[in-house]
Amino acid sequence: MESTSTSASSLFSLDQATCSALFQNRPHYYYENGEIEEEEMGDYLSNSLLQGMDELQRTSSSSSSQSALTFECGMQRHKKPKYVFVLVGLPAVGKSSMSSHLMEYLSREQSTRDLRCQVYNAGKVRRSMSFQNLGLLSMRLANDSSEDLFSPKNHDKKELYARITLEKLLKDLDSDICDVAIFDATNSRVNRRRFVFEEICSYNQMRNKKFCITPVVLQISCNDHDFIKFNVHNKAFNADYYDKPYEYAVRDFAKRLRNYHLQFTPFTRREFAQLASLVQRRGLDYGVFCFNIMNAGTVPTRDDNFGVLPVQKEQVQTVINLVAQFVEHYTKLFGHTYVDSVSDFFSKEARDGSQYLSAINSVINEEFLDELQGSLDSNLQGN
Ligand SMILES: Nc1ncnc2c1ncn2[C@@H]1O[C@H](COP(=O)(O)OP(=O)(O)O)[C@@H](O)[C@H]1O
Ligand SMILES: O=P(O)(O)OC[C@H]1O[C@@](CO)(OP(=O)(O)O)[C@@H](O)[C@@H]1O
Repeated sequence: MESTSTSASSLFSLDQATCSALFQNRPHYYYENGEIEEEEMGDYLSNSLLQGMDELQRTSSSSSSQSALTFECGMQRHKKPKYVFVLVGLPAVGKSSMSSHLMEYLSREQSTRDLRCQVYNAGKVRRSMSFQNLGLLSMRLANDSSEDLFSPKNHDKKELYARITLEKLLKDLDSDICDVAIFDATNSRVNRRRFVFEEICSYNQMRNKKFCITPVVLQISCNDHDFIKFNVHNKAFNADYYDKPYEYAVRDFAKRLRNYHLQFTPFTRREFAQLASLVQRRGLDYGVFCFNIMNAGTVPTRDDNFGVLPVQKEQVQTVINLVAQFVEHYTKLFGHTYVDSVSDFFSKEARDGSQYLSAINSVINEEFLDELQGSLDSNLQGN
């Protein structure tokens, strides 16, 4: 992919290359892209990024009282800020649960309570489209292991749902139905994430738009074995498995996990630097951020949270500082209820005689979990 390098002065000169792939209806263009070139990183990481982090860390959440809805950002005065949270995380790590929590948190805080937040879930789009097109039969087919939607070799089929979800999200931001949009998908691959950022940059570069979008990556991960088992147990009751026996659902979801682990590349600081550099080269200055939550917030991730503040930073800073608080105190704010539910589940299973645990343990066992970890390790090495 040729990323267009634009200076602030050429901000408004949209050409063919910078025009959105979604608007051009080219959903698959990013599959053909090679990995991002090393030179794209430049010295962004050491300069702007660290400067941004420093500023972010120095600022308290109560430092700004200006309303998020009146902020003028970057080079483009009069544009209102909007936020896109790009979730990254394997299935069943808690992305949807934490999306609800983030919305609840922002709605409770005075400076963000007027922001309209919405989740755009690619899985929901997949399920509803399966129903709409072919009814229940299709729903069954879509989840039939023989169809293997989640196999790495079929990933382009799945991309369609992600593209439709992202398109709807951008449309709602643009129509001013929503201020904070959470793109809830696994976003497992580097090329997908790059595509999402390209779309956001393309939007931000359109001179006739009233809004500017600040992208925020929120990576959610989970390597606690009890958490994983509990989450898979709960997934066995979700809409994908409404008509399936429990054991079948657990096995099928385990297969999905195996497939996802073969293709998932964790979001790293290096990738952040590449995307931040892309944003900068497109002449945009609306900020870009990355946060991590691990094991429901029980593992500190402070060193993995970073960002670049825009020039006109006050409003973005207010929202981002709240997000930083949310991430840092997630366990205390929301995660503790979940952590208690996990231990209740295991004690109840032990006390009352295992209703579910034997099925879970026979599939999600140490051998299986080691295999998943092995896949992740080799993806990281190959990256
Ligand atoms: N942080 C959390 N808070 C509450 N429940 C959680 C949390 N993380 C995981 N769960 C439980 O695990 C299940 C799977 O989590 P979910 O949020 O659907 O994961 P994902 O969106 O990553 O696939 C949920 O149905 C819920 O029961
Ligand atoms: O396309 P990606 O990024 O994998 O994300 C969407 C997929 O994630 C899943 C992973 O299980 O989400 P969800 O659990 O929210 O339903 C699938 O349902 C969905 O098709």
